Amino acid sequence: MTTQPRHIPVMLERCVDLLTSGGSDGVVIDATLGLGGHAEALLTRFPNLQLAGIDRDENALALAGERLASAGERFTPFHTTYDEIDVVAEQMRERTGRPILGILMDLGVSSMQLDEESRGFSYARSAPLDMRMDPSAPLTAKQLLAEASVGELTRILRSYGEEKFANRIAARIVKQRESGPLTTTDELVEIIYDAIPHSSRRTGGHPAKRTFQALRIAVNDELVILAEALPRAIDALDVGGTLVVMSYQSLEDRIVKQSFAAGATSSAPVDLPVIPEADQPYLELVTRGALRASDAEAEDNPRAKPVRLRAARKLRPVPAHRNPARRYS
Ligand SMILES: C[S@@+](CC[C@H](N)C(=O)[O-])C[C@H]1O[C@@H](n2cnc3c(N)ncnc32)[C@H](O)[C@@H]1O
Repeated sequence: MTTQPRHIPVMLERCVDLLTSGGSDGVVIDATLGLGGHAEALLTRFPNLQLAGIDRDENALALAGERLASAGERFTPFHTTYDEIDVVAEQMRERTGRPILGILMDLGVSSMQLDEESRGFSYARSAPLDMRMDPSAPLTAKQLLAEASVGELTRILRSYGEEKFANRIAARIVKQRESGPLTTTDELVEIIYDAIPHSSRRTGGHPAKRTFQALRIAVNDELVILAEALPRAIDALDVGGTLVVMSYQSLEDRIVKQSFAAGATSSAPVDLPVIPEADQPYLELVTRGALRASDAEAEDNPRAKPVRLRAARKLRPVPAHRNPARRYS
């Protein structure tokens, strides 16, 4: 029996309210379309809304396209990574003549990607070591594990997985390579088990969780792309528009928090009697700190539990001297 891929949209009502708080006669960019859960609610509830959906996973894009077919030309798909959001925004402005009112970034992988056995995202399923969100991208987890040095693997596991036993796991992986390449998630889980001391295996969730997260982040270059995309997303919004970002782990959330803080503070010394326009904040934080899913939602959908939602409204154009988003090539 085949089951339809599923993904329950996280904090749906909150996202819809925030994304349309500046109006709904314009464009919302869903930069992480996935299976189109948030997109469907937006298109159904707001008949004047145009929606651009970005995803690096062509399979997700095709499934979302079927789901959103009844929106006709109000939905435009883009197969790319979300650091191309400035290009997408420009095309949407040209095509519709309307402002960019909202941008949603619901980071990480979808339940469909986690559940799809061939993708190798989950330590709980036996699968080839792939982990690419875009199956046409060049680097797989298998390749990374076959080629990276102990030092490089240790750095990845430590900085992207905050793994205490990074060095031990990396050394085991490289040792194992002597008797042939690592090809499946099972083999990797076994190595991680062996590398982590017995007394530490029962703390901090499944012992393989942090290593799998770290490899997925590295294979998909997730944090670098996120850090480049956020200033471009802020720049791409029209004044009055809102950016909503949902992070699933603290490394992502830290990048979002810093990017929002840079826009929500003045760049002038605090003792200036009048702060020039170009040094005034260009973002207003709409959420005080990060919002969390309700207990009821987290119980219904465990994927909502770790989510931290931050939203910011654009107050004025980003001054050139404070704008890391501009491309100079
Ligand atoms: C959590 S899911 C989104 C779920 C969606 N909001 C829904 O309700 O159906 C995240 C999606 O973002 C995509 N994604 C992750 N990183 C991306 C990136 N850098 N560029 C484009 N898409 C990305 C993934 O392929 C995945 O489909």
